[in-house]
Amino acid sequence: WQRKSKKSLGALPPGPKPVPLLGNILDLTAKELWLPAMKWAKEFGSVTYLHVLGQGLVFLNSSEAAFDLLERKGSTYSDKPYLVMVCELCGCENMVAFTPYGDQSRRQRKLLHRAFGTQVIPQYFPLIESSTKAFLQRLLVDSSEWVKHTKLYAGSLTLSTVYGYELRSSDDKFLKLADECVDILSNRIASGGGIWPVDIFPSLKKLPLWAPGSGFLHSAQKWKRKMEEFVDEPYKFVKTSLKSGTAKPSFCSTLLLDDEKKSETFEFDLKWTANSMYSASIDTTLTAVSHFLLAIMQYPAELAKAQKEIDSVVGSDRLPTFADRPFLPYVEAMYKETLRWAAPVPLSLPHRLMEDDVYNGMFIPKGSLIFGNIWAIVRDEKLYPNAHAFVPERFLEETDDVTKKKMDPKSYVFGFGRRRCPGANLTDSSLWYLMVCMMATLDISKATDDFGNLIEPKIDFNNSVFRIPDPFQVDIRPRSEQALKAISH
Ligand code: HEM
Repeated sequence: WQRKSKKSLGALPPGPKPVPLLGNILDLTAKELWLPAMKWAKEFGSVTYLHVLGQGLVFLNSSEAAFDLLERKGSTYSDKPYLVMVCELCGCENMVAFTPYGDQSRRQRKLLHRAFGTQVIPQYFPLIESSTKAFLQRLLVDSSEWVKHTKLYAGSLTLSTVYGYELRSSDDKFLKLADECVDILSNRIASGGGIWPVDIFPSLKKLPLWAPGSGFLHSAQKWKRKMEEFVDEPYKFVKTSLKSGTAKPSFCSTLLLDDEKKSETFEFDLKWTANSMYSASIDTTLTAVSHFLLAIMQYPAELAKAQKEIDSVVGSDRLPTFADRPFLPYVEAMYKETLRWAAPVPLSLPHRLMEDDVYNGMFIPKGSLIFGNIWAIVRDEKLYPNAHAFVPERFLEETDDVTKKKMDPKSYVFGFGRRRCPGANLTDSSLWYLMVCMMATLDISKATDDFGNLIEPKIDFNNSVFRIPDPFQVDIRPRSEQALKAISH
């Protein structure tokens, strides 16, 4: 393998030294890949190149590189890799995050825009408010189950908005299905970038099921059945409830009842798009909430400042509302800093480059997988001094509009360009509201053991795509009698 390719176009971007043939396979870890990716960013600059058996992997390590390529050259940087294992053998090819750039992805994005475009979001405010209240009530009953409650909150919000399905408990069949399938997707099927030996040697898919080494085919059959159930069952629920006249207004029911002429692919697109929204919302929300709790446990003074602001604007006998948002600048800064500090999807999701390209004299070959290195951007010391610390004040400093926009983590943590997260607008309301209500009503601190000693949270990451910390203990209790009343009413 040569670091110089298509000599007339320029050299490949720099990167860690590959071994012959296998390339950088040993440099790629399934666990916390964003840490080595950050090391390469520091060593090699704004673009890093690696390869695995000739498959190019490009990491864009600065906001400039990510915007220059993924946004400005979006027409060639928005495809998705066709991964034999993920797409074909496990049946995920129609999930929004895997559909190739073209007609199908445009149709899906159009539907997503109808569901979660900026102007639609206020319609969800009442639902966000009631889901948040239910979450707070459950927390007060048993705060040790905060992970379960957070998943229930995120799942119920999307199940209601997308399918009109009311989720009542953590034992719900759809929530369990989502839990299992999202885990299979991110920790098994798509772990380590989703590249399996069969992606490099597609003829492996023809291995007979009895042959040694065919274990991946058995797993794929099992996972595919689960994925089909995950996509079909909630959709069937909408259709049945429409027939029986019990359907609640939702993304699916509204579009199914819409008089507009439907294309042949309409129902197929709707079913897969709906599932993609549902599956993408749970672990991302859990990651953000986990880091919010960790931040507060480690930085109690910041919680106190936010509570002081909330008390003076909202008072203590009601929950905050969306109308309070413009008057809570410190809370806004806490929210932004949480997104930056958490970086829930630290290497974004890979895009596939459709044409050879040259960037700042570096040759980037067609077919390369492009990773927006969100982690390197939100930990960039030039952009965010003392980047590893949780400092909401960084967003309150007087600065010009260009710098403000450049610093806004919402410009990065949802990815880039034409594949940017379609749930960003919903999250911007739902996560903000969840955080402000938690701060308004709860005291959150490190847990203590039976002898009153503080328990330091043990933070470990074992998910390949999302930066979800393993569950940890936290002390959560109501701030006051009034808070308890506001939550219970
Ligand atoms: C804290 C919350 C969230 C974060 C940080 C987040 C982040 C991301 C990122 C980084 C991507 C990859 C974008 C790219 O390829 O450039 C993505 C894709 C996606 N997200 Fe989110 N997300 C969040 C919540 C949600 C929610 C609530 C939904 C649905 C309601 C959602 C739906 C999706 C979908 C469908 C995609 C695939 C888009 C495509 O490939 O065209 N996300 N998200």
